[in-house]
Amino acid sequence: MTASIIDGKAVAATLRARIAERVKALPYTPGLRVVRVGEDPASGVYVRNKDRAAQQAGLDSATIQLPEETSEAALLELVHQLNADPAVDGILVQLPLPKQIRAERVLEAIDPAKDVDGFHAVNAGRLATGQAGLVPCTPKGVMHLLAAAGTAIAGARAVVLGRSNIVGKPMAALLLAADATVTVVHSRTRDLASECRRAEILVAAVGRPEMVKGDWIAEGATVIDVGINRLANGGLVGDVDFAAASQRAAAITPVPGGVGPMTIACLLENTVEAAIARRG
Ligand SMILES: Nc1nc2c(c(=O)[nH]1)N[C@@H](CN(C=O)c1ccc(C(=O)N[C@@H](CCC(=O)O)C(=O)O)cc1)CN2
Repeated sequence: MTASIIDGKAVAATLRARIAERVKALPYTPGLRVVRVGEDPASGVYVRNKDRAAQQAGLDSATIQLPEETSEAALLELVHQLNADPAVDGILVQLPLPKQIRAERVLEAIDPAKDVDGFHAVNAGRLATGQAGLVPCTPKGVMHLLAAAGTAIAGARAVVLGRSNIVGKPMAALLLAADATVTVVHSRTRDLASECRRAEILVAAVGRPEMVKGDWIAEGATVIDVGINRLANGGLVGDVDFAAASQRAAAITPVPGGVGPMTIACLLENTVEAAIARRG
């Protein structure tokens, strides 16, 4: 079997066009503020791409750049100002943060109604208990990709490889809410390969280059690779050995061009949803 490629760039472009139409129909312009602290080069690329995509969708978007030595107190003060600003519907603090700042303190300071990353404990709790709230962008993007690939979720055996708060846990909650039978596996799981081999839907989010080998994939599975790992030679690879997995999967996402573009499209979607929830 040679897998069909799930084209994240194309799915993201369609979603972004739909969001732009939604924005045009609103009587106000949703506002997004992305905060970057320091000079992490990858964060620079992601923040620029977010800002460009937001502007193209018609949002009022701006990036706030702070120096590397910014204190936690100064960042918290900025978050409080953005919480209080009625023109701001969405606040995103780009991760990772410099080591003097505790990310969890900052994420918990964001007003849950403006938490377009969906990382606040209130939004995580809403997702875990099946209530409406803002959902983390990467797992939300994965759900869009599964829909675009025509993968049936209800009743399917889904395995999520990775248990981070940002991807693994919300991913499992979304798949469970869509009636999959979900197993979360991680670095301490015994016999990872055979757990993954049981998956009809495999979502890999461990951040280890090509850790998932071809023979970990069940024939006909849908494989979603969330990993974006930069190699010493500058190349990008996912968490899955793409060439080998493509010989067994029915459908697979590439890296780059798979989940990454969906993360940005879903940020725009969350900003519009946050604006509508706040302003009607
Ligand atoms: N506050 C947040 N910080 C971070 C998040 C997040 O969701 N919220 N996720 C990642 C980075 N990220 C978004 O911020 C992100 C990563 C990758 C891509 C993407 O489009 N990747 C491209 C490849 C780009 C490249 O060449 O490097 C792809 O996969 O095709 C978008 C967003 C950590 N921080």
